[in-house]
Amino acid sequence: MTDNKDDKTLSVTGKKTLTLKPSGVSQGTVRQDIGRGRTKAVVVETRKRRLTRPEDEKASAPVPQARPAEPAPAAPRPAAPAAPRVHQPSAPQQRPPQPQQPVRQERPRGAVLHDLSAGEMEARRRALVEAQAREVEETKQRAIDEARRKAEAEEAARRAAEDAARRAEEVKEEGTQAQEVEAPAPAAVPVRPSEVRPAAPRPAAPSAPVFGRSRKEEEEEEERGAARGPARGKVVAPAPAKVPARPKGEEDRRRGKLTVTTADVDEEGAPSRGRSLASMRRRQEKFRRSQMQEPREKIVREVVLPETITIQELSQRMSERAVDVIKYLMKEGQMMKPGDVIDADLAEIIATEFGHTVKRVSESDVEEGIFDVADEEGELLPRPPVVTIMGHVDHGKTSLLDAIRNANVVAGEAGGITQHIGAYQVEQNGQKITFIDTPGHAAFTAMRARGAQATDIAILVVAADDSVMPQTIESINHAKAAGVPIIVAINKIDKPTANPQKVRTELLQHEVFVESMGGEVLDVEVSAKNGTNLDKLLEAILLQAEILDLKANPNRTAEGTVIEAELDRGRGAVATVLVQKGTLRPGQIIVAGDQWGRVRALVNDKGDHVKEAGPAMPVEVLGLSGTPAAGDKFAVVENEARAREISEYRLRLARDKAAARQSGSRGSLEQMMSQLQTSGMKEFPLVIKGDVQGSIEAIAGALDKLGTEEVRARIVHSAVGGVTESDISLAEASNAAIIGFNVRANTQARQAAERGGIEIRYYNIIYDLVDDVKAAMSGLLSPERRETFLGNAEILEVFNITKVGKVAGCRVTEGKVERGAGVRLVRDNVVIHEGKLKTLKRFKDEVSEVPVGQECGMAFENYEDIRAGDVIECFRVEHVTRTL
Ligand SMILES: Nc1nc2c(ncn2[C@@H]2O[C@H](COP(=O)(O)OP(=O)(O)OP(=O)(O)O)[C@@H](O)[C@H]2O)c(=O)[nH]1
Repeated sequence: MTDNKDDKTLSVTGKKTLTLKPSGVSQGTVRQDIGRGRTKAVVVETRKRRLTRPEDEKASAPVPQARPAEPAPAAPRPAAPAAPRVHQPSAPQQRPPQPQQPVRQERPRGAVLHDLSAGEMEARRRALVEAQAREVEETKQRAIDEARRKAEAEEAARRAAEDAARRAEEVKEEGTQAQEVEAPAPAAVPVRPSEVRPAAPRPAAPSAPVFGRSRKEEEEEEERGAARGPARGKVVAPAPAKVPARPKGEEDRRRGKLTVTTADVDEEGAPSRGRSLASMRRRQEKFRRSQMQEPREKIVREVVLPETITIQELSQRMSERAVDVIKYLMKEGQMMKPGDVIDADLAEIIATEFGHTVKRVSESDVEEGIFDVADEEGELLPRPPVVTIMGHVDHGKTSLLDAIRNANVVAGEAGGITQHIGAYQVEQNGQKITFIDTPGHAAFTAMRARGAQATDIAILVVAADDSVMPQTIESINHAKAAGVPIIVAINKIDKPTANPQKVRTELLQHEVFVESMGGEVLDVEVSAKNGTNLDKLLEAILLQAEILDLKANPNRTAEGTVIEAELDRGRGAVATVLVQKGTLRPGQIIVAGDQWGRVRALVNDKGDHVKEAGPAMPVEVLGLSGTPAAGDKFAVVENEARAREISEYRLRLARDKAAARQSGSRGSLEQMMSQLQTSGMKEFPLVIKGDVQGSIEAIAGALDKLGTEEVRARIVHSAVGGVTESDISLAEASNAAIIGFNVRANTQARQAAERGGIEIRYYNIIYDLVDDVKAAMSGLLSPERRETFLGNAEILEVFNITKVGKVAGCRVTEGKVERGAGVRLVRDNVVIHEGKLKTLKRFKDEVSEVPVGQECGMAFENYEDIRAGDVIECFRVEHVTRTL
């Protein structure tokens, strides 16, 4: 209890005193009698009633410009509750702050307008403005609806006749078109009222009324939706327009097919905020045309059709929507997706149905303009030479490749690591030379057999301490068959026994005339071991390149050859390619063999990522779908569809080739001869392998005599020994036939021949061979002798059995051995004897055949010179009459 001197104490009753305080709070003290003449002072506080509203205090900002508040004659609609009237003190800022006092809110009952504070007035005014805006909006809406209804009625009347005709057809389709297809359907496309209604401040342009719907219409539509049930689940809003000409059932069915979202966007794809009638009409007309496919309004295109095409690609070529093509196919009972591949016949039907003409192109046309595209002379610029190193085993090919690379790495970029990517580039006197990193003529010819001529110059390595060996000769023949110039590297000159002059003389016998012997072939004495004369060799290469005048156009799309490819665990398919024309860049789409892909990255021989690879540059390409084969050609194509088309074409080609192999070999003598006659070839290439040099020379002489002015045999390669894999690839690359005279092909060669569809023709009598060639050349083909290999058995031991003679204890190593079939005794790939079996036994029983892996006893009819280690080849012979 306080006793303040300033307090004014009033006597209210005789007993009570009220003390007043000067502030807004009145305080008084009432004295109360508590008996026995004693009183007690009770302090009484009377406060002035005060209401505050937090937002009023906060909202010190002026009220936005608006119409002045008008006294509302009546209460606003119940939907818009009036703002609560709030009593505000007229001058709250003059009151001292009362932080301890709780803020109380109270709405005085029965307050009249002139009693309201400024805040209350403002709130009421706002409510009124809002209510009026709503009313204005609804009035506008009603006017818009009316305009739309009129327009729709006109539109509907116009279309009534067309719809009637279409309705009959669609009723027929009913049930088959159960799938939802995303398509705009103007009559059925609903418009979201919320989206089409113009915003309140935006006046509706009278010349371009916008669509919208009244609540009544929405309700009607909802009723219809309820009747239709959940089938309309995808329709986001009911249809705005009632088309009287279209029956309700049909309308519903049409809507059921739609996902409708297109209605909510304008033609540019932006959300539609009120589409004009004209725009809607345009869309309707467009859709109707696409549905009716009126030929009179179509642009007729000539659609180029390959053997197969995807629906997407066909649609693009016709400039039609894929969805329309799919709808058409659905109508025909075929459910397809845009990515599905269809054949040219079906594509032609579709294109014709859509009113276009077609141009069927042959399969190979898909590659037209992609590979072997010629350049104008003026576009060509000098390019580095591409070099392959060949030679006999152990003459130092790998050592020489390594020596050149290492010398260059050391000289060029100190510490640089050159990675093996199948090829590398070195620099000599500022000029680049590309080396293919796979030594040997086999790889060279294998690539050539696939149609790729990647090499410009062949380096023939011959060891100076050795002489010209069988693979040296093979290399010479392979290079000559490819028309590639040779540079001789006489290696190992550091050796005391080295005799380079002997090598030069020996080369003469194989028609390799080196410069020092009066010829034109460049030769360099080198030592791969010591690095002697490597620069001279590089200079010789540059000189030869200059003579060849190697050029390419770097400013075009890239083309080239795959050198090697592998599947890398981390990087996926990695192909080392040699760019031969143009410039390859990341991001481009390439086709390589039957693989394709977008170039993800290019990595050079130093392991660096590069932005481009020009002519004669080897690079690793990342991003292919799979691994192409060495020798496959690659090229950049314009798009994925084209890439897919080419890769599919190539896969089919490979399948056809495999199928063709089943029916006959392309490398048979007869085929070669018939090809010769039809193509007007002047030379007939042959690979001849014989048991002795004498028989090869005899065959070559006999064939030479057969030559006429029109045609003559050309021996691409001949050598003593069995037929090897390298012979097969040479025959494949040179389109040559293989003749084995008293020799056989080893297993690898036989398998390669099967893979490549090359027939190896075996003879043991020269006159038979010559007769065959003669008959073929004169057009009188003898019956084709088709030999089928059955199996091989190796002789493990030879037993001499009394009264029976020599019996071979064998194991079947390949295929099977059959009694009654032909057999050959082969020693070191040379045929020793050909005849028939006298006996074929398993243990003590005579059997008709013995499969691979089993042991058996065999004896020849009238022949006993058999040895352990010999191979018995079993075969069957058929004679097929030739028909041309
Ligand atoms: N003294 C000497 N030895 C050499 C020279 N070049 C290579 N050699 C040796 O000859 C042997 C064969 O060398 P390679 O480089 O493997 O020969 P290659 O022709 O690649 O052999 P293959 O790969 O088997 O065909 C190795 O022992 C080398 O060290 C040389 O210039 N001088």
